[in-house]
Amino acid sequence: ALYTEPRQLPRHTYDYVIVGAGNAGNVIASRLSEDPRTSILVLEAGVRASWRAWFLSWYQHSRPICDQTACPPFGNETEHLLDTPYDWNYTVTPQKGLNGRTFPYNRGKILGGSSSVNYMVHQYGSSEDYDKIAEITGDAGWNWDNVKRNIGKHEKIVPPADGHDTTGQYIPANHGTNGMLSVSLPGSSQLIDSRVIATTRELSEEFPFNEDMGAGISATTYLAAAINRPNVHVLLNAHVTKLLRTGTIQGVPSFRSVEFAGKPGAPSIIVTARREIVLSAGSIGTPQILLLSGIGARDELEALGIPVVVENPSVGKNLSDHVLVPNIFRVKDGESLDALFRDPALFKAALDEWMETKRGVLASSMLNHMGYFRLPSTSSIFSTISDPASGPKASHWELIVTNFYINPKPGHIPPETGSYLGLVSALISPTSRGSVTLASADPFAHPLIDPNYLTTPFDIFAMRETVRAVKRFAAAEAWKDYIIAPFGNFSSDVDADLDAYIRDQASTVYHMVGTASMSPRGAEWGVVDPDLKVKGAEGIRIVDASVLPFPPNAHTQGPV
Ligand SMILES: Cc1cc2nc3c(=O)[nH]c(=O)nc-3n(C[C@H](O)[C@H](O)[C@H](O)COP(=O)(O)OP(=O)(O)OC[C@H]3O[C@@H](n4cnc5c(N)ncnc54)[C@H](O)[C@@H]3O)c2cc1C
Repeated sequence: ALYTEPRQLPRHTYDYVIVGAGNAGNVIASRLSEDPRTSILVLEAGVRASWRAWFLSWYQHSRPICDQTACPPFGNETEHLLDTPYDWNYTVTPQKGLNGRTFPYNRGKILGGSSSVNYMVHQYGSSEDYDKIAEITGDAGWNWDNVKRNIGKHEKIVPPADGHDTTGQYIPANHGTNGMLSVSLPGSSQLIDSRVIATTRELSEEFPFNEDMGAGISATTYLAAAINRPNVHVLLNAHVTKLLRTGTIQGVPSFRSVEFAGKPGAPSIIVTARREIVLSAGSIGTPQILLLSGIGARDELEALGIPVVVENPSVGKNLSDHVLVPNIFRVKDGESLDALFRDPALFKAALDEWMETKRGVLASSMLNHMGYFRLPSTSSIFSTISDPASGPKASHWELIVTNFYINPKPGHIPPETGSYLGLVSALISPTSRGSVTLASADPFAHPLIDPNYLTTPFDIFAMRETVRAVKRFAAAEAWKDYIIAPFGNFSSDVDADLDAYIRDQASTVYHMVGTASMSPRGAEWGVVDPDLKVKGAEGIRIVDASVLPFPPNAHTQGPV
């Protein structure tokens, strides 16, 4: 059952209380509720919104000039995601690696969490990511051989929306056919697809074709499957303010109660978990709730007058993220999707087509091609720094091909004319680490989010090399009659010029992880043990992106 007000809750005690109906929380609710004797309450600060919210979010995101008048004239204006109640509207602190810039950091405040507002890229990463987690935590349960068994349980490959022949586009044996989440290939082709494929043949050494990639929204899959079970209650508009210590079990503080409120100043309500509290509030929400509950660094908590219940300086630290630069090229007219995104009437027509037939250009997430690549092993940086990739086959960077102008830099005004190609490059194995810390003891105040982007020699070196690699990709014969010129300050090959371009242009792929990292049982660092139970406490488990010790070789919803 889905409730929107606390007074509707039939009771206040459940076996499990899950905080956050997002990417992870919905999976946990679904799996736990398979046993009809187990009762589950999911508390979600956000509300419910339709698929339109996603499209509008995306549209606004790629067209920052789109305001209430310039945006497509469809839908309910309240469904715009950015700067609305559907997004947490976070902002990162001024980034010293990015010339002191700051920018919004999106997170879905909505049923489905960030999985309801994302670009629907669905991947799992390198087998070496999981083997490395197993190695870091000392728990073989995390190795790839074990993790991949769950993919079969998780996903269901379905034909693409346009019904095209998918032979040679993915490897069926790598995928599940009976799982909960429908995944597919892009459901509409784009005119530049053949150029991308031709480049992988022409430059096969540096950019080899990889046959396999894999979209999903947790609210319409896992939660939809669970919400009609009588043992699952989901309460929206429930902002969790802290977890309460309820006693001591085996010498450590135990937590069984969760406090929440509908809005600032509203009365607090307490619910109880007989068995466990599962924190699935994401890489920002989870450390914030831990800190508000007195689980964190002593000095930070005492400075805000929060009583220390479990001293753990790792809470909120180790934040890492995939940082990107857009690398845009001006191209000949006729193949790009710029006209579609520039013209609200065309976009509305495409949306109407998708609404009526589930086909057309919007039947794909628009990102038809991406690839993961390594820096050459001879790169000079490896003489001073050991390779941070998860393993010898894992990647350092990702190339995302956009058949339209994209520049997520806030305040950036896209050109009003012309056609563009984006060869976006993202750093997959960053070594910079940042933090989420409390700005105030007020649970409704945003925490300080500092990803600390591009602050290590490796990260700026690798980013610079990705821009050079992108230029080699764009120089392939396959683009000769299409690309006109780079559009942006990355033509120079001088290190300092490229660094200036990167520091001026970089922003995020929104893949923040690591703020409640796993570590070996008994380790002096880390927030959860390999079984995801909070160290030094009893009764709390964390299941979301925050437990990943490092960003995987993938967009993060699949791994989560
Ligand atoms: C714009 C954008 C695009 C992205 N694109 C992709 C993509 O294409 N592919 C991909 O794989 N990944 C993508 N990601 C990343 C991916 O969506 C996230 O990594 C993933 O969904 C995180 O899952 P999670 O369960 O950790 O957190 P979330 O899914 O964010 O869930 C956390 C939930 O907890 C709730 N919550 C937080 N605090 C509280 C509180 N105090 N009380 C109650 N509830 C609370 C939130 O409202 C939310 O519903 C994108 C992310 C964004 C923002």
